[in-house]
Amino acid sequence: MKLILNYLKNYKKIFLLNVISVFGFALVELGIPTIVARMIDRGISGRDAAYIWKMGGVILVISLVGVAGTILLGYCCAYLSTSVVRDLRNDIFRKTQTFSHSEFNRFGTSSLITRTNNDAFQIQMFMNILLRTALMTPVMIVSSIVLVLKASLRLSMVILATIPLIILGVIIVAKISESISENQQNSLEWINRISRENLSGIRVIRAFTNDNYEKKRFDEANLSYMKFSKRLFKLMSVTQPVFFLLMNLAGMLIYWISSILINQNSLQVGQLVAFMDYLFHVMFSIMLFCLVFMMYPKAQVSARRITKVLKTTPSIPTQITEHGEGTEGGNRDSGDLNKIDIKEIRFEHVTFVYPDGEEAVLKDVSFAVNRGETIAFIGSTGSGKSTLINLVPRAYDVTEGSILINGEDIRKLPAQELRQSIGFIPQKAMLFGGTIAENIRYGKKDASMEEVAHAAKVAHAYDFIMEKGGFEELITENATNVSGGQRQRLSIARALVRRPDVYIFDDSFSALDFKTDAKLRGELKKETKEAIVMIVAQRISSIVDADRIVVLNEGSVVGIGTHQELMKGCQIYREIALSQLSEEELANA
Ligand SMILES: Nc1ncnc2c1ncn2[C@@H]1O[C@H](COP(=O)(O)OP(=O)(O)OP(=O)(O)O)[C@@H](O)[C@H]1O
Repeated sequence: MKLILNYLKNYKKIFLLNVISVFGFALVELGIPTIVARMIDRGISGRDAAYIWKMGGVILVISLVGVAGTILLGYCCAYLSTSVVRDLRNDIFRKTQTFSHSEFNRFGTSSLITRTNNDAFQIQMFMNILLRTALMTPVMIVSSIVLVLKASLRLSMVILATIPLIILGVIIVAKISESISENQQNSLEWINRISRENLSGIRVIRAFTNDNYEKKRFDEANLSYMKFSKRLFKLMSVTQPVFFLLMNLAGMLIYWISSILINQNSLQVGQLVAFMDYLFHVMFSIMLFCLVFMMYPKAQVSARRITKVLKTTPSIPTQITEHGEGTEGGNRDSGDLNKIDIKEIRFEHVTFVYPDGEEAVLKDVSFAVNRGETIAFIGSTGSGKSTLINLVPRAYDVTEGSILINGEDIRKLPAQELRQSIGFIPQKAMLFGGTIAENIRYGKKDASMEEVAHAAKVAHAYDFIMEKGGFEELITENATNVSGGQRQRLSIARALVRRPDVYIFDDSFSALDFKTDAKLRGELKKETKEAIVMIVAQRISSIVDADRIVVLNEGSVVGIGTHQELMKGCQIYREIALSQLSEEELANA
């Protein structure tokens, strides 16, 4: 509720209209029975046609006001609920943009998607009902109770006795449904996770003929969702008839008492008609109120899940705030950010433990690299190479030791500005929906066509782009219309177009054939001679000519030097080299 109120604050005027339309609606609903009662008791019983006509006119006017009020109410509810949920989604999205890898890992992608979509939708549904009824029902309940009491004190006792029973029932139902709703949302998250894995991993699933296994996994999650949804529906299906039964019993009792009162001439027929109408409104309003109350736990679970995301403080602050503004100087596109002129990167006794890990993945790592130099990292799988280079753009911060950029601790530098100066080519080339040109321009939004074409040429992507139909050719979802090697070359072009101070290649040549790899590196060398180049590679041939090679083993540096130096002085490096190249090739390297 607090979350909704916080967002409603931005729509005060429409909210006020909403309130006014509620009162308009109540006026009609409760005004008409009063007039009808008078028409019966004074107009019909007293055979006063003029009075009946007059009252008929009043009913017509009130009805028209009612129609206008109802339409306005519908409009306000729709406007407020959709606007608030749009703001909420925007804020969740912006917040997740500020998350570092730790927060992403903590929540999980599927959970963040469920929170952005489904949980926000739950809030929208709840708000729609809430805005329609939350204001209206108290107004209706209170005014109809006053009118009921006025109409007949004795009859009112029946209603007043029923209300506490209904309210008690609602509280019990709400309590039970809260935990079921929480489990239901978790099951939905589970379904989303499996769907995502299945859709993106369909090739692997088919290759391993694991279709049935995946079906079973999905069935399990789906069944769990069904189980909790069924429980909720069952609860509701018992609740509603019980409430109706209570209402009907109250109605029966009233008719019975009324017949006695009419016989005794202490109640008029018109009064009874009005009374039954008010009674209907009291009961109907209570029912609506119950509906809100029953939806409340589900919305509360969603609101809690959303609030958890919104309240999370990113472990590495970026310049984008929750509201999309730069912390310094307003709303800024990444293109407007200052760049840090990186001249030197120095690791000093860096030790790193993943936030959810126990053991250090990097242990006491030290090295330095300057502008114009290429440093390469090699080592067996899991030795910590990717982890190490991910520390440079501050995907995570070091656990111990420090990384210095131009002598200054990286933790003191704004993460966004730092990243502006880095061209990162990830291990798994990721492209976005859009044209090839748009994908390359992702590195630099205002790059000219010449710059885009030049980057593509250096990355050895130009020829295949032309074969595919040019830069305006569309990349399909998950980039299925480009091969692994082509994807890598496009992501290299994306980094090149940026002309950064630091290039980080995380095993980015692995999908290229040896010939393309060699030619591309030759071109890259010319392009990057002013920059710092950090390369993670599995192939010795990709790094032999690096100025410095760092050999990692189980997170520790076991050798630093040129290829020749390491061949002489580092046993692990020599073993890796000999496992890939012949003595003759190594001698020529
Ligand atoms: N997000 C993470 N959370 C916890 N542990 C992780 C995470 N990412 C990697 N690790 C662990 O850190 C260690 C080093 O992984 P890293 O990816 O840096 O190795 P690598 O040398 O790049 O391996 P490869 O050559 O196979 O890519 C591994 O044991 C891995 O399981």
